[in-house]
Amino acid sequence: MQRQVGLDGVSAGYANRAVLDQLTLHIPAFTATAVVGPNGSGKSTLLGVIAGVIRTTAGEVEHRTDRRPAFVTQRSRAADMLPLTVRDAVAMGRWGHRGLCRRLSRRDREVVEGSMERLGIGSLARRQLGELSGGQRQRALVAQGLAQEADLLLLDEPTTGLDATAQRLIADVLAEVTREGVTVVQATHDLGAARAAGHLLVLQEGRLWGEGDPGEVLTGDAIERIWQLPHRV
Ligand SMILES: Nc1ncnc2c1ncn2[C@@H]1O[C@H](COP(=O)(O)OP(=O)(O)OP(=O)(O)O)[C@@H](O)[C@H]1O
Repeated sequence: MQRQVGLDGVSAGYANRAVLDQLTLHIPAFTATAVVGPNGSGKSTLLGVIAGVIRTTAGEVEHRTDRRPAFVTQRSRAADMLPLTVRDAVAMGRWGHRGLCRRLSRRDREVVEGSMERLGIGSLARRQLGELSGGQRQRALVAQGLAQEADLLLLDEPTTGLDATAQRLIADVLAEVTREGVTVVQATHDLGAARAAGHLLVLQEGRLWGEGDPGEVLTGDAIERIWQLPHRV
């Protein structure tokens, strides 16, 4: 099995807060990995470390390739403030390919239109990002991630707060891009999505609680212990 990313003894956090504590784990290549754990367990921080936007304080992060990962963060309030259409926002995914100031090439435009179509937002292309519903905006951000054509796609809770149709659409698109050879990593609270992944990482208080095949890791007993649910009688 090839590794897309390997972490060895990685610690990381924020100015006054240590979050990840000596994490050693790997992300298998060409597979969908789900990252689960209670609120505050460090899922977003882990994605930020893998994306290279949060610096480590200890340990090593190794990537299989030099390509920049695509990182779809939770609904971006910053993007909402900008006067951007959906098409502009998705086209921002091409900046890494063409630079900030160059015009979009024909291929860039095809990728942008194709990414919007895959997320079912072609008809929203001219709408302002800031005036979309939460679910529509989330689809636009996933389309922006796809438009980057990265070999590693990181998504922070891409389906939280979405209706069942939008959840299914995003899950299907992520399964499809995984089959096309992209390595997908998503942080999620949706245990159904976690079970459908090829690989699972479970975090608890900044440490790795478990990893491996989701069906083997996510037993009823494990769920009760990780989320500290009372035992059912
Ligand atoms: N920008 C920040 N500055 C300081 N502390 C932060 C920052 N972002 C997150 N934290 C803290 O780091 C810890 C881990 O947060 P993180 O967002 O990684 O957890 P999470 O597992 O993604 O949580 P959730 O499920 O609620 O999204 C929490 O204690 C949080 O308060």
